[in-house]
Amino acid sequence: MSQPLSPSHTDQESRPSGASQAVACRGLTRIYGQGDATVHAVNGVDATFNTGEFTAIMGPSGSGKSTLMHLLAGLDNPTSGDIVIEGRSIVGMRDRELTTLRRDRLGFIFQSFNLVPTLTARENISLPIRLAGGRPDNGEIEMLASRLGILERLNHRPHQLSGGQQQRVAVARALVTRPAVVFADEPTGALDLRTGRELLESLQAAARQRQQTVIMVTHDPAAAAFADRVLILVDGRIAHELRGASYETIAATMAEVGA
Ligand SMILES: Nc1ncnc2c1ncn2[C@@H]1O[C@H](COP(=O)(O)OP(=O)(O)OP(=O)(O)O)[C@@H](O)[C@H]1O
Repeated sequence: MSQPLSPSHTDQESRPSGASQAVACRGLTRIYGQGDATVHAVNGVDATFNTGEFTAIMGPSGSGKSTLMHLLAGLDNPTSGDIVIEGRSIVGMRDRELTTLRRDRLGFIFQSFNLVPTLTARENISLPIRLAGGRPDNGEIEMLASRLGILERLNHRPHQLSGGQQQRVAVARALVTRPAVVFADEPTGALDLRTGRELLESLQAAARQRQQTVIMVTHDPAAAAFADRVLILVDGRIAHELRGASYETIAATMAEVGA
């Protein structure tokens, strides 16, 4: 990596004119357990996620994908190493500061949708904006809902929606604040092919048209083929980095690492 990681450097006005780094980690390590039960879930990972880049993280089961993503998103603390988001180290950051950073700059699409049952889809989508004291932009909400195929469902409550529709409401909620970085954990896991494709196109549009940085964990080479870059983890380390790879190349590389 050619760009500095340290916040004291990236904060300077003389930022390099090329791609800027939205998220970076150095020597990132997360060890679970002790003695014989020690697991190096993430083992000295160096990685940079440039602004507007869509990265898929793949690897065999247990290779450390979820652990890496949780660390990058500030949801877990590393055993050692550093994580920098938009020029600021989040390791050792005070809870309040980290909470504000998460609310204002990061978006999350996790398998558990965590929709509020008493609110309609539209109200769920606008919740993060209201919580931050802002006023929801209905045009923006409807554009996202239309792209995700849930425009006709905006007045429904979660129990009136299918699992896939609930997931798409959660995606719209994650994107509506236009977070600088979007973290997605198996976002297409519960979706049929067409709906999964719509969701991936939304993530691709977020990266290409709005310069949002997207980091997605997936088992599916077809989903990863929507990304600009694929990182393949093996035993907590990055074993392969593919750029602009096709489904076939991704599937073959996954087969090579035994996934
Ligand atoms: N809380 C924990 N305590 C102990 N070990 C853990 C914990 N969380 C994860 N691990 C271990 O760390 C390793 C990496 O787990 P992780 O969930 O990050 O893998 P993954 O690649 O996301 O797996 P999968 O594809 O199966 O979801 C695994 O060996 C797992 O058993």
